[in-house]
Amino acid sequence: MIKKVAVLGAGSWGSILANLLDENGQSVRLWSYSPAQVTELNEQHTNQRYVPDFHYSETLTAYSDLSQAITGADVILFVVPTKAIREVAQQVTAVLAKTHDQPIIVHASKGLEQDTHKRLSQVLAEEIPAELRQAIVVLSGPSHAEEVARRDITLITAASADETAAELVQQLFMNDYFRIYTNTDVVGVELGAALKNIIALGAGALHGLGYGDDAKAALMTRGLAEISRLGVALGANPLTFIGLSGVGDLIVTATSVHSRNWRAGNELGAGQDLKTVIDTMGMVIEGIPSTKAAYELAQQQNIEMPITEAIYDVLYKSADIKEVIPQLMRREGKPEIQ
Ligand SMILES: NC(=O)C1=CN([C@@H]2O[C@H](COP(=O)(O)OP(=O)(O)OC[C@H]3O[C@@H](n4cnc5c(N)ncnc54)[C@H](O)[C@@H]3O)[C@@H](O)[C@H]2O)C=CC1
Ligand SMILES: O=C(CO)COP(=O)(O)O
Repeated sequence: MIKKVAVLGAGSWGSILANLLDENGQSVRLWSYSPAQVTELNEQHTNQRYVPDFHYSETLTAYSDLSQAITGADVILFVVPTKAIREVAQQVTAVLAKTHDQPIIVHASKGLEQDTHKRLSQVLAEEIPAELRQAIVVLSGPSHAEEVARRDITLITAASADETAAELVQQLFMNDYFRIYTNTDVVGVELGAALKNIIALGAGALHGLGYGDDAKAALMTRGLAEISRLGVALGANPLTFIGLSGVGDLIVTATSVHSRNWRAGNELGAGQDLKTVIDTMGMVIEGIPSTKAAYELAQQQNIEMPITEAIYDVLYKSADIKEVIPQLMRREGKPEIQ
């Protein structure tokens, strides 16, 4: 089954997913809004800023013209940062309104829209009218571009209300080192993806502050408890949170040195200021805006999320990172399962 796939966003994840699809024999067009990056990818077959020293397939072609990249595509995969999803979707809609291609829409980004708190499939559904597309599928789970680039084993989830579309996406991506499960719980998969980044910031901060393994296990476990609490209130299946896009993604992001969120937390814990951490990362740290969106959502839904609230206080209210941990510990005793 050969499909024409347009991949939008040539950062670390978009470019590596595009390369994997090319290796799988799909016909791939990779779009980036940076002409310099397109030239580097097409002429050197490298993307040094995002995936240093990786040599991309020479059959993979990059485009800076969105219309050229997506015209005729059976599948359009969005892998731009959360903050860019709506504007890129608007540009895609302008092209689809002329071509009437009706592609399947997939996204592999992880976050919640600022202010509206919408999940990214909701943003895509709003911006790309149903008559211009087929189903929307979410691709998510424990995966770092650096490891997929070296063909290490990775398992993730393709979630959609349309099982046939999820199965098609599963078939496109599967190979000997990349295995995809399908799931119909789009709400749980997207919330697991967005909210685990907040806990990963916390886990990195504990490391930077010198806390041990007990503290990190506690943070991940109680973090998962509050992710599930908010997720279930918003309609997710609780079992999704013990799956790949729940605990799986939480484990990888809260323990891996590849994680930008963990690294950002680690630097904050070690005493670096937030602006410097953001400026020096040079790649998207989705957990920072997601903390604000999740904090506001929890307030609206009246859901207790003490870890998220503590991280929000550090990131947005200049609370002292060393103070919030004893404050969390001094909260009144509670039953573990409520
Ligand atoms: N890096 C990884 O291993 C993984 C990343 N993700 C998710 O994928 C999404 C993208 O992450 P990365 O590729 O890692 O980010 P990145 O920081 O490596 O690259 C982001 C890319 O988006 C482009 N971009 C930024 N603003 C844009 C705009 N307004 N319009 C169009 N393009 C824009 C940048 O030029 C860059 O090519 C994030 O939501 C992230 O959470 C998910 C799984 C794994
Ligand atoms: O989502 C990811 C791992 O599954 C990537 O995490 P970071 O954005 O923290 O690097």
